[in-house]
Amino acid sequence: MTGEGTDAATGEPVLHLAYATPDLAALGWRPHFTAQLDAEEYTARAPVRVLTINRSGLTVRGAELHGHAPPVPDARGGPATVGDWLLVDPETLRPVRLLERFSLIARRAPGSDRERQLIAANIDTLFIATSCNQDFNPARLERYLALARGAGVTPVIVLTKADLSDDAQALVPEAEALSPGLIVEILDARDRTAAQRLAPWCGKGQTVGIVGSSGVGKSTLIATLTGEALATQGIREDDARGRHTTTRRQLHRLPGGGWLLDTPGMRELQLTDAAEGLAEVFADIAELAAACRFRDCRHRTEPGCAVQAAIGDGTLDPARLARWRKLAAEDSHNSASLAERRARDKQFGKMVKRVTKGKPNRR
Ligand SMILES: Nc1nc2c(ncn2[C@@H]2O[C@H](COP(=O)(O)OP(=O)(O)OP(=O)(O)O)[C@@H](O)[C@H]2O)c(=O)[nH]1
Ligand SMILES: [Zn+2]
Repeated sequence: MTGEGTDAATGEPVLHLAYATPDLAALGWRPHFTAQLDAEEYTARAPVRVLTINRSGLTVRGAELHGHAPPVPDARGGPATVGDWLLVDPETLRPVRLLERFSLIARRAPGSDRERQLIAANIDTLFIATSCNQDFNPARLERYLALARGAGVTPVIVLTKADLSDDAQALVPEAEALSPGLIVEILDARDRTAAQRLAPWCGKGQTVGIVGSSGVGKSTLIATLTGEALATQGIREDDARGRHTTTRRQLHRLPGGGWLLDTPGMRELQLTDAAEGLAEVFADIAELAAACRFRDCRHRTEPGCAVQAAIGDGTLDPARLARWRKLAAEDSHNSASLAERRARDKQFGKMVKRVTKGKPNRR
């Protein structure tokens, strides 16, 4: 990993082979990450991807390296989550730097108004699973869609249990109508041909996540996509005391060369800082709102309200407007709490600076 090389013309260190190996690309490495490295990092550091996180540490994997890194990465750039890329010391696997992500899924930490919990990083596609027979719920889907768009991840709606409902196909246009350009696939999650339908998002170096309510068929779909039996999805690992414990695998290898992420945190997601995602999912309402007479129109009883006009002439479903209001309110509540905390942290930082002012080793 630590080979050297210089460009004959410039004398500059050149990209070490390790950064261009098919192995690294297969793990999801791409130019976005190469562009972040400086010359020293090219030669003295190794990139690894975080596969699992638990109390005993991180499981990481690079082109020629894999193993356990310390539990709390003191890497520059902040704490890591599953799917992250870290630069490590190749000898010790100690994380040195967390690379900037191209996507990040986070949620409001359970039981807290203020904490943000990182769920997954560097995901390309989010499979939003919902079943055709009972679970189909536009409000829930919009919530997931806003989350995906806000995180920078491409959403794909996967309607499962197509075999259990006679008019399953009718749900496809209904789902497609939820957001402009939305991709919807309908399938029987137990059927191997399902894996082929989803292959475009499961190719080499691609990472997909999967969300959806309990019982919609996530585990079934994972088994079908990975080709593994359901029972083997847990893996036996040595814990800190050397005992075997069964933990759920978090990043699954897909036969097409992709990675499928399944963490417990992904199973119950809330909106945090998803304002951008909301605007994209509800682009139709945003567009209407732009035509309202008043810029701060609340779309209730104001004169010249284009949103109410669209409801009046039947082009906008009032239920969709109601769902948008609810999500927007939830999001602004969560974002406000976070902003409050950040402001407080900033105050604290200033105080620390004041206290340490004049001390010799202050940066
Ligand atoms: N007929 C039919 N059954 C399905 C399909 N997908 C899942 N099932 C069944 O539905 C049940 C629940 O599926 P799971 O895969 O465990 O659902 P899950 O989303 O992982 O549920 P949690 O683990 O609770 O989050 C199982 O009995 C599956 O066999 C499908 O497409 N068609
Ligand atoms: Zn209005």
